[in-house]
Amino acid sequence: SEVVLQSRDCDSDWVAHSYSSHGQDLFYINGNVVNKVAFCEALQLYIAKGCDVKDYFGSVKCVVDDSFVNLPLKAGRKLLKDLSNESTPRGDSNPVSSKVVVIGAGGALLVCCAVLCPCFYAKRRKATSHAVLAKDPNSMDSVSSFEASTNDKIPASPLRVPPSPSRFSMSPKLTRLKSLHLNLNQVTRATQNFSETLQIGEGGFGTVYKAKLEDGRVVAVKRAKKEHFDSLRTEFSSEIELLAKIDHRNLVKLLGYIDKGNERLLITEFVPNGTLREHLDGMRGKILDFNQRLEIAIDVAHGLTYLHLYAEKQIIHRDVKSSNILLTESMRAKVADFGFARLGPVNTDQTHISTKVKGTVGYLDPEYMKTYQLTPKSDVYSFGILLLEIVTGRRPVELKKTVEERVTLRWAFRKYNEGSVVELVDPLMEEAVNGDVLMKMFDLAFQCAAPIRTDRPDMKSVGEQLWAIRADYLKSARRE
Ligand SMILES: Nc1ncnc2c1ncn2[C@@H]1O[C@H](COP(=O)(O)OP(=O)(O)OP(=O)(O)O)[C@@H](O)[C@H]1O
Repeated sequence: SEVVLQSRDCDSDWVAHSYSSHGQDLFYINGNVVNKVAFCEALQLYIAKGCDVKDYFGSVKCVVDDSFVNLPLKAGRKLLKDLSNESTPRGDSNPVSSKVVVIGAGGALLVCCAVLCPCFYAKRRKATSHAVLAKDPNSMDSVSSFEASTNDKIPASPLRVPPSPSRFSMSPKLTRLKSLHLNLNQVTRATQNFSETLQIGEGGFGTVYKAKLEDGRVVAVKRAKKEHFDSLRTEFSSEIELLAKIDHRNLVKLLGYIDKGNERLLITEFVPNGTLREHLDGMRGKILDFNQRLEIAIDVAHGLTYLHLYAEKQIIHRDVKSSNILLTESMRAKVADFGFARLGPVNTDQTHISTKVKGTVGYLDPEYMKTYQLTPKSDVYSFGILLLEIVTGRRPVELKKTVEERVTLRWAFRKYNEGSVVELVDPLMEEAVNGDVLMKMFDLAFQCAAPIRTDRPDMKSVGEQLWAIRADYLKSARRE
């Protein structure tokens, strides 16, 4: 479900408010979930301190109490501390989910530093970085993903060739793509008028249907929710332009697009075996064995390498996560959901593009969140988090776990430094995996999720390293 997160900092404290499309509100002070009264009191304290939050949280409708505004600052600081200590753990087990959203620039930075940047160095695990990690009191209970506003332009370049209008124009009629010529009537028929029985999934932007075309081909149809039409026009157009150019076995193929009247539909290759997340959750029958997990990781690395290096223009996916990895019957992985994808820098002297922060909490590159500078290394970061997920089975943020275990990256890094990698392996996977192989996997995951992008390998090297790890694994499995 879609979650919106607003966040504001004042001195060294921060408050945040998230609400989902299901109408659920959550309030946070310094990373802890609190009730609305406590949240409103903290806001008043902010106002008393001269921090500008009134407009920002107008939507929460806190009643401002004048006597509170006159509170001495020292007392206020103590109160803020008390408020955040009275945190109420969330009862539900909702995984950290979903897409994107809106956060103030200051907030983005804070959430990043407080939550997603355990200060470690990927290559060498040092006692000092370990200590910082262990000491870090912040725990991210929050649920959302976000979008931080800044200049959202790809710098203009004389080298950029505009896409061919015949292939990519957003005409109100059927946009013809090479592979499929469909009109709205045909798609309506193929989905039995968007019948609930053919629904296969629901994402932040719309519902996905399985459809059988007249020629017998089975496809997936993503139908945008009407309430998202305005924001979707750009999301959809970006997905189309990028997907249409792509043909790789580890990337979901776009077959067609319809933008007509009240409908916005994407028709893609149907990938029949669910998402990686569903498999990790044991919702798809047999639990993935280690070799399958390695192959899935290699497939994803190949798909991303293609986007970063070999596509006609460099493409940054921006939303690499386990629910965007679809599996075939033979357990090959395909990266899906290019709704956030962006073209990378187009000039050779450009290192990054400046853009809004988009993605999913837990997978978001902290450097990108701080600087708004997007590079392919942001996908590498998300891939590192995904790799941890693949081996541990855990989501990037596990709301049900204790504070020490909640952020998978931090938990895994601590265990890794303690030499307890075996404890990190998904308990559902019964196989005993060679310790050296596990160390190499975690080493690679931490390298990818290094806080500074220059410390991360590129996707091509990641694929090569995974390939070598797989060779080691097969050798070790033969020995046993
Ligand atoms: N090409 C496809 N083939 C088979 N199933 C698909 C396909 N595309 C999507 N699905 C199914 O539909 C679900 C919803 O997909 P969608 O991309 O809309 O949302 P999401 O990625 O889960 O969420 P969000 O887009 O909000 O991050 C997926 O989880 C998957 O189960």
